[in-house]
Amino acid sequence: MDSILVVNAGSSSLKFQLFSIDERDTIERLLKGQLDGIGTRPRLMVRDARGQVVAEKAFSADEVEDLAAAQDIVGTWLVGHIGTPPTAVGHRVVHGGPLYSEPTVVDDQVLVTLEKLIPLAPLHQPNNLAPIRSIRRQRPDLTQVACFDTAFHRGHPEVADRFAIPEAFYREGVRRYGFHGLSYEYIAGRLREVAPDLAKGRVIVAHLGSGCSMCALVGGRSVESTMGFTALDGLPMGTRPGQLDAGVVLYLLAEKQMDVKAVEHLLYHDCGMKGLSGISSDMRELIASSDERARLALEYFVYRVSMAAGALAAAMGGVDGLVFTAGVGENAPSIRQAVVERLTWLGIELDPIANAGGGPRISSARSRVTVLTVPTDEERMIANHTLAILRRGAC
Ligand SMILES: Nc1ncnc2c1ncn2[C@@H]1O[C@H](COP(=O)(O)OP(=O)(O)O)[C@@H](O)[C@H]1O
Ligand SMILES: CC(=O)OP(=O)(O)O
Ligand SMILES: [Mg+2]
Repeated sequence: MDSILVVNAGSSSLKFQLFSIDERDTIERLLKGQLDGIGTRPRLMVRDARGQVVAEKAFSADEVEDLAAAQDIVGTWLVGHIGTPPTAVGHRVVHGGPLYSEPTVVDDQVLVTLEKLIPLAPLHQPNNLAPIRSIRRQRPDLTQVACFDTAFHRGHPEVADRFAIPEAFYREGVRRYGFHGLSYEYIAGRLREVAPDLAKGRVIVAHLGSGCSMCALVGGRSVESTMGFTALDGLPMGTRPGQLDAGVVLYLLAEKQMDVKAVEHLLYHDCGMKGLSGISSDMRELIASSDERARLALEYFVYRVSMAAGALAAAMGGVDGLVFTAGVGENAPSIRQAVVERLTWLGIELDPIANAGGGPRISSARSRVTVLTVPTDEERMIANHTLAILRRGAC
């Protein structure tokens, strides 16, 4: 039996899925697992095709303090539990730079190019490339496919792809790439299935997880995103600040005499919800907390998400739908409610009971804009791309 293993290293989690491929190229999930809460409350959870738990283990924050530790644990588990090796492995790679606008079979040359992008995604790219490299060492013959977070956004109009800086920087690749593209591509596909009319219209997708961004979809294509050159821009996140006056960075370097590495560490690891609250990067802890600082962090988050929704609606000249997805978007009704309450001016009205129940439709019958929760599945998107590459014989 042919199968595809998918590996997705995010900022707070390592997710994986194993899919079988039948003779008609139908993809069926065999295993779905994740080690999430890395550095805060790590927990490994793996389910089989029927949703039965096949592995569950909690770790202390010290035992799994980073992605490398998570990779060791997940790698060992997979080697012990997958009988036959997969036919191919698909990987989420966060940055594809100006060169990659399609999923790509990884060879040594591709790896070298992707390694050059590590400075543009230091929180993700090393973790995305490490398993590729280690599988390549052990099984150089195995097809590995890199699927990029940036690829889905590469068709943005030029005005959305630019910063207002001299053109020479644009030509060397300083562009507003946008990220979470695999998630948005999956959601665009799901909308065509579950809400075909809406899928043809103007939809804002809010991918609110540990990393957060929002995307404007017109007819299922990305036209604008809140993230830019790196995954630091846009919305506040678990440990990243989101949109930040560039003058703050100059101040840290010049006045605080921080070196570049210290500023990079601050911006990727100690800002966002963690920096603002001083309590945690994990939304569950902030929502459960009665601390005033947690309340401020949540208020800031909601304020920024609703402002971004306004900006994306303006980019599209209006909005027909709003979709919540990813860890927070799918699981936190209180955050969804607070965001929607700030968007009544757009003609959005929530159905509080549907929202508490998780949807999928959480807007009222009167709402001019349809609001949905749609669970994302970056791994399935990667499996689809990997299968397409296998079938094209591109490897
Ligand atoms: N029930 C929940 N309520 C609120 N937040 C949640 C819930 N479940 C998960 N989250 C939040 O989702 C975030 C992780 O989202 P996820 O999309 O898995 O992240 P990533 O893939 O970027 O690592 C964490 O901040 C976590 O607290
Ligand atoms: C790009 C990004 O922020 O990814 P994640 O949400 O997985 O951290
Ligand atoms: Mg993620």
